[in-house]
Amino acid sequence: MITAEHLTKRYGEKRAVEDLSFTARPGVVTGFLGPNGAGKSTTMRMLVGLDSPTSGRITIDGRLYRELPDPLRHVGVMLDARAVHLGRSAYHHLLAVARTHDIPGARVAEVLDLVGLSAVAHRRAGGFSLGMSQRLGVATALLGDPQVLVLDEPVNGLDPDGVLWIRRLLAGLAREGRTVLLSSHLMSELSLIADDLVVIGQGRLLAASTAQDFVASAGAGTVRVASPQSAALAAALQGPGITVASTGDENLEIHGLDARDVGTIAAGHGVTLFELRTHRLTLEEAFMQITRDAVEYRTQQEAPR
Ligand SMILES: Nc1ncnc2c1ncn2[C@@H]1O[C@H](COP(=O)(O)OP(=O)(O)OP(=O)(O)O)[C@@H](O)[C@H]1O
Repeated sequence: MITAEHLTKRYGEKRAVEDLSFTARPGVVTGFLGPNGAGKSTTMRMLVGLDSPTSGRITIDGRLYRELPDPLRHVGVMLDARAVHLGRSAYHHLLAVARTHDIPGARVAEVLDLVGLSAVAHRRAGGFSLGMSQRLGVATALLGDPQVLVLDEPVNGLDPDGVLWIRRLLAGLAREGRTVLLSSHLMSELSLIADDLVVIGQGRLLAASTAQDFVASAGAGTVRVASPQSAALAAALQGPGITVASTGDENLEIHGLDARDVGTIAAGHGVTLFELRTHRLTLEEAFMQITRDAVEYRTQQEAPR
């Protein structure tokens, strides 16, 4: 279990992380999500003692990282997949880590196999693609067979095959009862992998729930209709708590009524419908909605609507 309690980190005037509290439970994959600059890496660095909080704390099974007697066997971490000795082979990189942490050398072949790098084990890590480096980073994190796994942007650089691989690997590790926390700034990546979501923006917690509840809490969805009498229908649908927006010649988007209500009102007014459907928010849309005000840098084209 990973627990952040009122975690705060300031760099001078800059509030990188602000009063952040959340937990990542064992047995599930928790996605740590936020736009660029939201404070994900800073939180992860504090988790492994590479940075100290201004106030609050973040613990692993109730203990600070520095209090763990044998950290590598307790927590596997990948913060920067490129942080390897580029001249070393994957095998020798892993062997060096194993030797300095009292891990049997035989474990190296096991983790190479687990991440699918056995065939290139003796190639220089410096020549690895980003996807291969990510796999090597995951292998390093798994070396101590830890109960807790923390991965910063592990999906970055993986091709669709790689995404499927990491999804299966992490789901399997969680099923064994481990705590798995992985960060991303892309909801599309996490929507396939995470069971729970912790969403942050500008250092603050925006949402913490199961992925399913996250979508539900972002809104009930909208009803979309197409009708040759859209103006008449829009007038008929007016009421408290209802918004109707025209999205094209014949098309309306309605908030505050369900498809059944809209169909019934249309029939009552003799309005012909060509199309009537409910549009539920995808995880991606729910994420965009919830982080809309918390995006630090945005190009003009992407300015919030
Ligand atoms: N050493 C530092 N000194 C000053 N500001 C910092 C430092 N480290 C991070 N920050 C700032 O803190 C904020 C959070 O940064 P952080 O790297 O944790 O975000 P992130 O969510 O990991 O972003 P990304 O998805 O881009 O990696 C940013 O505004 C960043 O500029």
